[in-house]
Amino acid sequence: MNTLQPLRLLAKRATPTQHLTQSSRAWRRSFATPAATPTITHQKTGSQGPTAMVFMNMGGPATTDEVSGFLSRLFADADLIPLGPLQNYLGPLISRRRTPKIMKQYADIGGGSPIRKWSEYQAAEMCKILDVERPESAPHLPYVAFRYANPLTEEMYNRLLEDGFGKGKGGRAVAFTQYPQYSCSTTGSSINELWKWRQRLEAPSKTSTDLTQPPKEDAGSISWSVIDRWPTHPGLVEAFAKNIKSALETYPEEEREKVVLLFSAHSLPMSVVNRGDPYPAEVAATVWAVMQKLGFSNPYRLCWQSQVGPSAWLGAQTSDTVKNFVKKGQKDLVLIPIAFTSDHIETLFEIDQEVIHEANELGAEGRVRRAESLNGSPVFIRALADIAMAHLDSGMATSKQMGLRCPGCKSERCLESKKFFGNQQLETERPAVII
Ligand SMILES: C=CC1=C(C)c2cc3[nH]c(cc4nc(cc5[nH]c(cc1n2)c(C)c5CCC(=O)O)C(CCC(=O)O)=C4C)c(C)c3C=C
Ligand code: FES
Ligand SMILES: [Fe+2]
Repeated sequence: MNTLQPLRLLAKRATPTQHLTQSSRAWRRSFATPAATPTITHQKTGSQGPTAMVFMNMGGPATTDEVSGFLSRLFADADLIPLGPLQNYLGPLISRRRTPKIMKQYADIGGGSPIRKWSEYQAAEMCKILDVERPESAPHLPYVAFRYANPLTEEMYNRLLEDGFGKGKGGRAVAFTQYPQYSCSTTGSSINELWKWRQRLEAPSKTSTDLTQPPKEDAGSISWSVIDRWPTHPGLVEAFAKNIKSALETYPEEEREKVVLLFSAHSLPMSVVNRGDPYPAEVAATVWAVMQKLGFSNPYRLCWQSQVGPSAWLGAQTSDTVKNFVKKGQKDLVLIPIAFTSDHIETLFEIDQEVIHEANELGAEGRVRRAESLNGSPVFIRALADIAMAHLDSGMATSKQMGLRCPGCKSERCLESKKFFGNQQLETERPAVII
């Protein structure tokens, strides 16, 4: 352990709590009691432990048989694809029609998405670091909660309860989004889903509508906080920069600095962009930070991939961008998936099999390549641990930014779930501002 660490932690713990109201102090005391002893503890329990570290992501079908369930959950999600009052009718219809095409894509990448394997590995490795470097909140127990594939949020929540969290015993859980940049269609959707299952499985107050006050019935339920975004964390930036450098090294030295870096992120419908979604700006922030780390060594662009359906989406599209550059004679291109931390259908199928194939057909001669996804990168896993430790040290329930809803947001779900998570009082002195 870093020798400065204990001093830093002591300083944090000494934060006075006198400003808390009587009721919130009592509420916090009930959460702060490390009464929950999970059944799966291998590690000495620290004064603030155990701590559940819940990795949230969209997930992917592990086998082609799971594609249909994955797509039907995806098209049922009104935070991702709002289909209005016809959601329950149109959602299943569209997902059924799309299933054969998407099944073939998953078959072409080896029969399923590797996201579960990578998420479980990343979470477990991060928790090992936390157990050593932050013993006071140990043991840190890894959980994965996917939005559209197993293990679903409901399954994760039930496991938490079985493991001794909640049920009158309290316990501390951190919902850690695995999307570095915040979008209401991704992290926002996962948070809303977590809130829904929390309401269903932890007996919320039926009478109180004032969510800024902890209802009495909540005493002893799980105390949640959220790591909601980390677009420019230095460890994330370093991990991306390292993989980009490795990709650049595959080009002859004399041509290396002329290679164009093409950062590619999943696009958003323009309706979501115009609602005021923070994702495009946060993705751009990551790109800028990575380029800064690389000393702006190469020309670069940010482009957007994987648009679905006929509506207008944010561009320029990745496939058009690659084709246009290759046609103009710029054949040396490195594609960098910048908004997802492990391999998925958009890297393994769309980039590797479609975009790069099309470029080769246009004469790119194998000179369009892709930087490796972060997957099991030790630099990335170290970054995850640093992000988690900074969050636990901060005593904050969410970032300040999470309280500010999109200017065009009309969703009651967003409002209620943001109120709930923003007002989980840990060591902050006053409730978050929710607008
Ligand atoms: C940060 C990443 C992502 C954002 C933002 C995002 C927004 C978004 N997506 C859809 C619709 C679909 N996405 C689909 C698959 C899919 N989406 C992402 C990431 C983001 N999506 C990933 C990584 C994947 C693939 C998962 C995998 O296992 O590899 C699909 C399903 C596939 C298909 O039918 O083409 C749809 C549909 C919307 C509408 C949207 C923003 C509102
Ligand atoms: S859609 Fe962005 S906060 Fe609701
Ligand atoms: Fe998507």
